[in-house]
This record gives sequence, structure tokens and C-alpha cells, in this order.
Amino acid sequence: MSDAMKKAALQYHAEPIPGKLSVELTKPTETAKDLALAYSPGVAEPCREIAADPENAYLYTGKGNLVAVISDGTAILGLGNLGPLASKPVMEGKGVLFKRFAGINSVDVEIDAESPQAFIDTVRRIAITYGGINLEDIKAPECFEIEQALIEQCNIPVFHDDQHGTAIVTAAGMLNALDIAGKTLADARIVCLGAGAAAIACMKLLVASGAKVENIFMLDRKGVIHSGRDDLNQYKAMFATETELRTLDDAIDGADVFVGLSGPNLLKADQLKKMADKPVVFACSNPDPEIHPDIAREARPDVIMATGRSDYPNQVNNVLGFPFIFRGALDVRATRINEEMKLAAVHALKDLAREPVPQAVLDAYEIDSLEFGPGYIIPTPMDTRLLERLPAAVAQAAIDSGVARKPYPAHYPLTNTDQVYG
Ligand SMILES: O=C([O-])CC(=O)C(=O)O
Ligand SMILES: [Mg+2]
Repeated sequence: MSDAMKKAALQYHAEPIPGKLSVELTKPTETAKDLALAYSPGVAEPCREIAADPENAYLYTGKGNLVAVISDGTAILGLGNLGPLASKPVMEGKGVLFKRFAGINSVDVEIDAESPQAFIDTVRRIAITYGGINLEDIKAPECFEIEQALIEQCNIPVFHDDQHGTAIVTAAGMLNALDIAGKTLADARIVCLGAGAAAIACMKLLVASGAKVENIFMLDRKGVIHSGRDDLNQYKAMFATETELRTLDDAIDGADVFVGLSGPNLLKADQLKKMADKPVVFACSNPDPEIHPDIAREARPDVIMATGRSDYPNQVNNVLGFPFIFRGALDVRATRINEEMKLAAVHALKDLAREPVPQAVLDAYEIDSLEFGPGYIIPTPMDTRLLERLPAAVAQAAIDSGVARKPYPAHYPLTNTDQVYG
């Protein structure tokens, strides 16, 4: 990032009001009568109703459209463990995206937890307040245990965005990119740089979508994860291959796909040059990708390239997933976000990229055209059709797989966020 951009980002966060979120009232509180309804004595009535039946919380409070964005700050973007308070701008940012793209209210909760168990206990105790929980920027492998425990202990959707949001968007973009390259997921040789939360979840979802686990070469800080290593946790061990390859330099030779979920500038132009014809490169480290798109294109004009950033084409970022997935889950009051709902989101995203792009999207990006191809493999975040398609697909999948507690919403499909209350 340039110095000017860094300065602008700080100023954006500081002025005119510090931070990016505020709370608004949904009822007028202008008169003494209003006050008597909103507060004492009127407020006692919904309290009694909720005590009699907890489901009434969805009727009389904001619970049903409220998601907690919760972090311990141990893996903030690609920046590392900066602690819970330093994660607050990102968590507020997720709240901005929830509201802007899917009309969902959110609060950020940063937890100073001394252990994964302390984190789990804290979240479990406050979970009733919300309609859903979005876990964010928690490091691996602790995040796997934390997510699993909370899914089991809470009866609302708990979703670790960096795993599943990223994986859903990656799988959708990958299916399209390989199709454009004239290749298939089943045959693709895949190098995954990074073995953290997002990397493990992405590779699992790619396997669920057709990739062969023996064609995946995952690398952590020590190099290729292979079956001869005795320092692997159970999550990395799922991707241990029988191979002589040890370094990124070895693994990248002839690979069809590079997925980077690691850190800045770790893929060199010379390494990209060794990849197979029409290489697919998803350099998703935020904010700085594993290889800059300009360097990649210079080294390999035939590259099909995506990053996590909004200022380059093909943004493979979980913003395309979590707001819409939660929208669909909340609207059918799903008890969890299961594999069926995730795959429904993958296919809705993949298919949407193949449709003609509306003028409003072109205007938002100040461009003349955008067509399915190497420069457009995944819908853009500003595409209002995401709100129309993804929640509908996710809600239907929740109903079909038996985790919905309400029928398909009568007010679907949504065309803008003003319609979310029906
Ligand atoms: O915030 C983003 O841009 C995507 C994300 O979740 C991460 O990098 O951890
Ligand atoms: Mg994140």
C-alpha cells in the first residue's frame, strides 16, 4: 500500500466519527407514551412472553437479524496474532459488510481469552443474544476445535468465516477458472501455500467439489506436507501426500493451480513461470497477495489470476459469502450452516458469474464491459444479484437438509436490503 493510501485509510477510520458502525433506533421514541411502551412499564410484557417461550425473542427483539462477529485476534487477516483489540477494525468492517450487502445487524465482540476453552466458554454464555455467530480471524489449529465445540453447544448457526466463507468463494472461482483453462478439478495438480484455517477448509471443499487429495500439495512454513513428517496436527495430516517434493520450488513445477493463503510475496515470478499451461493463481493473502497481479501477468500472460483485494479483478474474498449465507440461514431460522448449504452457495456463486453483467454493476466499477473469462471468474461484491441468489439457494438447501425451523421466506427473492423484514 502506498503511503497516501495508508494515510487515507487511517483518516477514513478516524473521521468524522471514530470507527465504522453505529446503532440506530427502529421505533420512534418521541413521546411519553412511546417511552412507556419501549421501556418501563411496557417492556415487561415481551420479557414475560420470552420467559414463557424463548422463540418469542425472535418476535419481540432484534435477535433474529443480529449476528455477533467474534474474534480473539490471533490471526488477523494475513497480519498474524496482533491481539483482540487490534482486530476490532476488521470486526467492525465485517459488520459494515453484513449491513451493506445483506441488511444484517451485527456487533463485534473481541475476546481476551487465555485459552481456547476460555474463548468457547465466553462465546457459549453470550450466544443466546444473537441469531448467529460469525467467528473471525482465529488461528489454526485452535479455530477448528473452537468452531466444533460452539456448533455443538449453540442452537444458532456458528460459522468460521475464514474457513468456510473463503472456501466457498474459492471453490466457486476455481471451478470457473479451470473451466476457462479447459481443465477439470479432478485432474488439476494443486499447490496450496499455507496450512492454516482458510487453507485447510479450502482444500477440503475443493475435494468435496471433485479435486483428488493425492493431487494436492499443501505447504506450511516447513515446506511440503508429506507422509514422512512427524510434526503434523490431525488437520494437516489429512493432506500429507506420499511424495519426494519438499519445497515450493519443487511442488510448483508443472502445477495447474496455486492457492495462496499464507503471506505477502511468497510466490516468485520464476516459480510462476514453471507452472503448467494457463496456470490458475489465487493469491489470497490480505492485504498483500503472495504475488502481485502485475508481476504475475508479466511473468505469465496466460495466467488466470485472483486476489483477495477489491482493487484488482477477480476478488476471491469471503465478502462474497458470509453476508448472504447468514441472510439465508437467518431467514429460515436454520440451526446450523451445514455442508449442503455451503455447496449450494458455491454453485449459486459459480453460476452467477456466467450470466451477463447488469449495467448497474458496470457503473459501480466504472467499466464498460465485464464478461465471463480470465478477467471475470467470480461475481463482484457490488453485484446486487448476490442478495437475490445466494440467500435463496442457502435457505432452500437448509430446508432440504432438515436444519430450517421456518419455511421458505414468502418475501424471497430479495432485490435490495430494504426488503429483509418482508
Ligand atoms: O477480511 C478480509 O478481507 C478477508 C478475511 O476474512 C481475512 O483475510 O481474514
Ligand atoms: Mg478473516
